Amino acid sequence: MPELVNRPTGSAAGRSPMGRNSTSARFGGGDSPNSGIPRRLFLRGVAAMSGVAAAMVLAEPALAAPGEARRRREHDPTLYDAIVVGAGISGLAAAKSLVAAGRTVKVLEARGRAGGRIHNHPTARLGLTTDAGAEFIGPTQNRVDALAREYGVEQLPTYDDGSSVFWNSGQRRLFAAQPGLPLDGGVIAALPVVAEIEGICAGFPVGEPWRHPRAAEWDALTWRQWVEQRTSVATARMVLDLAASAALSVKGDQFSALYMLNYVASSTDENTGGPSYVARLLGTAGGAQERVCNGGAALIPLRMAEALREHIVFDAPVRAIDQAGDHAVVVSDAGTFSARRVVVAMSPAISHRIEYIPALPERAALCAGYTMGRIGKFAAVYERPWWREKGLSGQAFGNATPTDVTFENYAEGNHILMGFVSADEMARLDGAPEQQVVDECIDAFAGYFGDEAREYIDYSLFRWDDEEWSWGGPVATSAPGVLTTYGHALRDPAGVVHWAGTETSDYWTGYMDGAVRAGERAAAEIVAVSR
Ligand SMILES: Cc1cc2nc3c(=O)[nH]c(=O)nc-3n(C[C@H](O)[C@H](O)[C@H](O)COP(=O)(O)OP(=O)(O)OC[C@H]3O[C@@H](n4cnc5c(N)ncnc54)[C@H](O)[C@@H]3O)c2cc1C
Ligand SMILES: [Mg+2]
Repeated sequence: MPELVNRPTGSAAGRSPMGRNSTSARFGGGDSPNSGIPRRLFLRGVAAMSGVAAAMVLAEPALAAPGEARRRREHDPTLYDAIVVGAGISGLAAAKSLVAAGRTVKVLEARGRAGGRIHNHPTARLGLTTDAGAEFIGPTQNRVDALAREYGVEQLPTYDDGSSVFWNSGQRRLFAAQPGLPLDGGVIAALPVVAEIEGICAGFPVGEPWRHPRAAEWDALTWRQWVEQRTSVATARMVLDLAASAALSVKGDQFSALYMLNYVASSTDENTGGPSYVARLLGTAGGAQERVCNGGAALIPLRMAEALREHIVFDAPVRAIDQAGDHAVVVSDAGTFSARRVVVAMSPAISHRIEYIPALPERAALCAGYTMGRIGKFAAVYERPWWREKGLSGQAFGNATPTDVTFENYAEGNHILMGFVSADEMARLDGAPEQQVVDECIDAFAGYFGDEAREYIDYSLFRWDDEEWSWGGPVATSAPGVLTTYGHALRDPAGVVHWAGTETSDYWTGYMDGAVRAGERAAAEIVAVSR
């Protein structure tokens, strides 16, 4: 019998189809055949009815393939206070707050695991834990820090001793790991631009960039155009482009300058202020890369999920949210659930794969203007920290390919060099054989640190672009014009639907900390309207 419900694909939502590799299949949703009545039409039919009536149709075994029918019969008759869509750290933070406030909560997660963009991925041979996604925590990231402490996740300093490598088109330069870059030549020309950024950040309407007096001017430009208006020195332009792509994993010609200025301004805590926003964003000690989690950052969401386990339904991709008066019906592959309020806790770049009934045109337009960065993470394992023996920190920053930013990592007695595969380079390698990506990353490491890089004993590679429920990382950026036109739809609730996910945060947007803040804020909105 043909499957009744088509699953939305990447191409249906305007993105090139994702590789159907084993990874995306393992994380849910990859096994549904595509045939039968288009899902959209089917849901429209469902939408015409509401609540239990819709669920009865969904439960009709004669309409569905056996497996589908079995799952859909599981209509949950409870009217929850809140349903949280997504068990990334933002959704988990929302659920935790709502449960603490005495609300009844269900969390629906597409994958078979919690954590979303925070994920422990084992190395290929030894199965060592590596942070495939989020890894670092820094000063003023107080909300994620509080969770790490609450769940007993130890934070260790990022290895920071010795010299770091600055790579500019084949030229290798060493510099002290702190304070930053070799301050000579073209890099100096970037300093007045950095000073201007600092000045802008100091009075910035963080989280509401559309309120800045020059919002229209800056949102009309890409980051690269904004920089090019300020310096004609090639190295300065390169460094400022690279700083942005190191943080966002998107090249500077693909997102709004206003977005970037808000992102930099958000890199501090509302209570703390900050002498240097740029240093806080890009730095190790004193900056966002100051600490790593012993055992992987994923321990935080995994332990949160463990504490919430009775509330979470895994393998439950949400397909539609039907607002019927004062409540919503949430249609997922694991059944249909009803709630007074819904938190959609994911990036705007993927939240509109869900069908909203009635439609939310403003929010849809906002989401259409957001794109996930392209990113992968590569880690090579060594028996000895040979770079330390050469006086090197293991940190590199530059325009070599395919990895442009590296750090030393450590796992279970083994020494690791980690490199981000960013932006266009990751896009180029999304579908490449794994060994090719490994070889290219190792070549880059050898250029940065020496030929000892070739003696790796193990590795891990994780390609976020190929993830069915992420579509890339670390964060989604907005194209020019989007924030000034539709920015309000980022957080304004739409009926009973509230928005979380790191992209909706004021402070530390793009980071774990911002994700936690956003989840807690969405929960507070719901508690405030449902006392
Ligand atoms: C390579 C990489 C490196 C990073 N480095 C750092 C770092 O060092 N420090 C830092 O602070 N941050 C870092 N980040 C960013 C950080 O991971 C994110 O900011 C944060 O994890 C986002 O959390 P979230 O809950 O908002 O979104 P997500 O983690 O994306 O959570 C969304 C959840 O929703 C689920 N979902 C999606 N669609 C549906 C659906 N239709 N139905 C049900 N569920 C659905 C997803 O499976 C996912 O679990 C990095 C990210 C990446 C990818
Ligand atoms: Mg989440």
